Formats: sequence, structure tokens, C-alpha cells
Amino acid sequence: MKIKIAIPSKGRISDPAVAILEKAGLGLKDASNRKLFSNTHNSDISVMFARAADIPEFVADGIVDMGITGLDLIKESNSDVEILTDLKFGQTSLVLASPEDSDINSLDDIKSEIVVATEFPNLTDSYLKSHGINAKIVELTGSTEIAPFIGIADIIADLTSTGTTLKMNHLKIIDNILDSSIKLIANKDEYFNNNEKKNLIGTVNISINGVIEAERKKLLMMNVSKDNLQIIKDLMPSMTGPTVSEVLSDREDTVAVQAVVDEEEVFDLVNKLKNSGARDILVVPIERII
Ligand SMILES: Nc1ncnc2c1ncn2[C@@H]1O[C@H](COP(=O)(O)OP(=O)(O)OP(=O)(O)O)[C@@H](O)[C@H]1O
Ligand SMILES: O=P(O)(O)OC[C@H]1O[C@H](OP(=O)(O)OP(=O)(O)O)[C@H](O)[C@@H]1O
Ligand SMILES: [Mg+2]
Repeated sequence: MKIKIAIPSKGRISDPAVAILEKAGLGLKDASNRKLFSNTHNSDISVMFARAADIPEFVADGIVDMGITGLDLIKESNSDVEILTDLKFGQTSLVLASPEDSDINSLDDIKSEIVVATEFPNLTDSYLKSHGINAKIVELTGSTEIAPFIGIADIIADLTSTGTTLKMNHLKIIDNILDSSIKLIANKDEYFNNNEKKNLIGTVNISINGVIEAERKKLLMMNVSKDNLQIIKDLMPSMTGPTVSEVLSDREDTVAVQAVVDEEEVFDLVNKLKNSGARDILVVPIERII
């Protein structure tokens, strides 16, 4: 049984998608710029490169079994796919924005005859309709922020993350339509009904979850004299452990201690450990936790 995973061929989420597969043990074996497909280090799993916006439909139609793409693009295309895991990157919001000097500050100020420019006509139209607003939608494929200033729309619906682009274009947020980030998705029928593919899809999902989990954790390693061991053990929050092992050296009073800890705890913890007599402290990145 073989499965295909669609990942973005270009744009901001292409490299992080490849990186996450690599860390999950599914590094690409023969990717080159012009190829549409690549094998991975697992002979049952291959990758197809596609535009991020096309991936939800390819997964829903079973052209590929799994995919990596944004929630905004999944919802805009109204694709019926199974969302398996949030990949914790590409965080952005689809917002309605008006020119800074406009009187439109909230949905209540929008009159029905308003014109909205957007790359997300379906999401925008259904959001406005659900608030009783029938807008005219002008569909663009990029640089939406310019639309009010060239007179083709009153307001826009576009993605924002740092807010820099809105600010540069003198636009203010008036409402939030959708918070989006990048998801691992699967074809529903294969995930729920195809026994063989279900297993392989599940394995990929578990590996990728392991990568996400590991990104928030560090491995702490240190040498501790036996006299200080109890204090150090008490300080260590750990998944299971800490692990204490013998150090083969002249200093027989020394043991090595290691434990996996949350990234947010590392800064404080390292100081406390140092002050309690730990030596040679190493903070090591982890690739995957299964
Ligand atoms: N400024 C941003 N910050 C975070 N994520 C973003 C941002 N802009 C777009 N995204 C997300 O990136 C994903 C891919 O978007 P898109 O296909 O537009 O790629 P891109 O990197 O913007 O390339 P391009 O627009 O040049 O084709 C979408 O799911 C979208 O939500
Ligand atoms: O809040 P910010 O951090 O400024 O990011 C928001 C911008 O990022 C995206 O544009 P992108 O760079 O993908 O260009 P595009 O409009 O051509 O898609 C989005 O369409 C906004 O324009
Ligand atoms: Mg873009």
C-alpha cells in the first residue's frame, strides 16, 4: 500500500512543510525544482508538489491521500477533508479592513451596497451574509490592499499576521473573519474506511505530531555530584525520569542526569540547576518525541 502527500511547491509554507516531513523521517529523496513528485525515505510514501490553494481539493477528491495546507484555503474551497493536526506555523487572520480615514469602523457601519476586494470571495461573502450584509465581491489574486486606493472597492478582506502590510497601506481592521494556520489533512474516505491506508496515514500523523511536540521541548543534560543529586532531582520537571547514569571518570562522586523539559522552563531551570551545583549543563534540541 502506498500513499501520496501533497505539499506546497512554492511560497512561504513550502520550506517549512518540507522541513517538518524531514524531521518526521520522511525527507525528500529526489526533489528538484521542476519535478512534480518526489520519493521520500519511506518507499511507501511519496510527495506531490502543488499550489497551496489546490491542495484541499486534491485531498478531498482522493488525487492524493494527505496534504499540508492552510485552514483559510481549506475553508475557502469548501473541501470536505479530515483535519488531523495543527502544524503550528503560518498563523494568520483573514480580516475585513477599511481605509484609515473611512467612517467604517465595524460591521454595523457597512451598508449593503458595499464593494469588497478579496482573494477569499467565498469566505468573505458567507461571513458578510451571516451578518445580513449583501456585498459586491471583487475577486483579486494578490496585492488586495491597494484596491480601496485605486477605487475598485470600499473595503478589503485579506490576511494579516504582523499587521505591517495593512499599516503600510493605511488600512484599519474592522472585523475578524477567520483565524488560520497550516494543517495536516487527509482524505476522509481513506482515513475512516480504507483499512490499509488508514494505518499508514495514522503513522505519518503520529510522526508529525512527534515533531510538533519536540519543538516545544529540550533535552537537558548535566553532571551532578552525588551529594547534590536529590536537590537536582527535585528541581527537574520531566516527562518520565530524570535519567541518572554513572559517569566513568576519576570523580566517582559524579553522576550524569538527563531529562526532557518544556522549552519555556529551560531559562529558569538552568539557572536554578547551576545554583544547586549542576555542572556541564547541555541544552539539546530534540527532533521527534513518539
Ligand atoms: N503573512 C502571512 N503570515 C502567515 N501565513 C500566511 C501569510 N500570508 C499567507 N499565509 C498563509 O500561507 C498559506 C499559503 O499562502 P499562499 O498560497 O498565498 O502562499 P504565499 O507564500 O503567500 O505565496 P504567493 O502568495 O506568492 O503565491 C496560506 O494558508 C496562508 O494562510
Ligand atoms: O501582516 P503582514 O505580516 O504584513 O502579512 C500580510 C500579508 O502577507 C500576505 O501577502 P503575501 O506576502 O503572501 O503576498 P500576496 O498578497 O502576493 O499573496 C497577505 O496577503 C498580506 O498581504
Ligand atoms: Mg500570498
